[in-house]
Amino acid sequence: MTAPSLTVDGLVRYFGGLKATDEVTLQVRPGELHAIIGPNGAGKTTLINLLTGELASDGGRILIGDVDVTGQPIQQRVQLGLLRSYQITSVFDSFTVRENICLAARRKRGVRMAVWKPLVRDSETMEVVRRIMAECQLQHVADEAAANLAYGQRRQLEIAMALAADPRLLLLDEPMAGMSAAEGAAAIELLRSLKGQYTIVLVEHDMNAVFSLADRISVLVYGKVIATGTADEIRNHPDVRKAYLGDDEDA
Ligand SMILES: Nc1ncnc2c1ncn2[C@@H]1O[C@H](COP(=O)(O)OP(=O)(O)OP(=O)(O)O)[C@@H](O)[C@H]1O
Repeated sequence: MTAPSLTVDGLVRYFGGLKATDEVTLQVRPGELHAIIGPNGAGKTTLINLLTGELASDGGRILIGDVDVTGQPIQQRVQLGLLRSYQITSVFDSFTVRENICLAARRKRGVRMAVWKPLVRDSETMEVVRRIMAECQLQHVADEAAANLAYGQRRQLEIAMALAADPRLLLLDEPMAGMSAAEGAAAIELLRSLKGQYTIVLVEHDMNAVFSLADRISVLVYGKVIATGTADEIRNHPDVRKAYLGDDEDA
């Protein structure tokens, strides 16, 4: 059987007396879109920060594939393919969309950031860039400076840059936050098209997006995972309905 892309085992994190992450155990399978939901303050961001290494854990283990990265620094985890979209991608405003994706792809391939070297001569990178721009539907703004992008397109560029680095596991923390309805709809379509091709952990408040996209959902309440399952399983889970969705809410 293939090893999970990510294994979280009994993870704990305190903030003073508050147990913000309470023995969290979950597995993300290769190729799945695994959403993490929960009410405000449930510990979603804390969990993501523990996964990336931005926060240190007080107990438990994190494995990327079969490598134990508990206590390892951020860079080590990035090298193993755990990428958070905005964290690893610093968008250069004066560079075009194509150039930004190109830099992200070259960084992954260990090509020094020699921006003076003509990008067009690097055919392997250019192929990756073409594929990613098509996947993320950014071709029509390929030659636009990043500074000129609408907010939704910029977030799309950040995801494209993360994908250009060929992630083993992509962490998306509220990718639709601050988007207009139209931008949100475009982002949902983008995630739908990426589903199955990449392994994605998605933290998102938009329940319609989560329930229509996720292969599996883990529900956090007060730092604990109270349920993990498919959209239907979560929708009908009595503890989830009681603690989070509300008994009368049709998620
Ligand atoms: N740096 C910190 N210091 C102290 N307490 C913190 C810190 N970060 C988070 N907390 C607390 O830990 C708990 C979990 O917070 P966290 O931000 O992870 O929740 P969340 O599920 O991401 O919330 P939201 O949906 O509002 O973004 C909250 O009670 C929060 O107040």
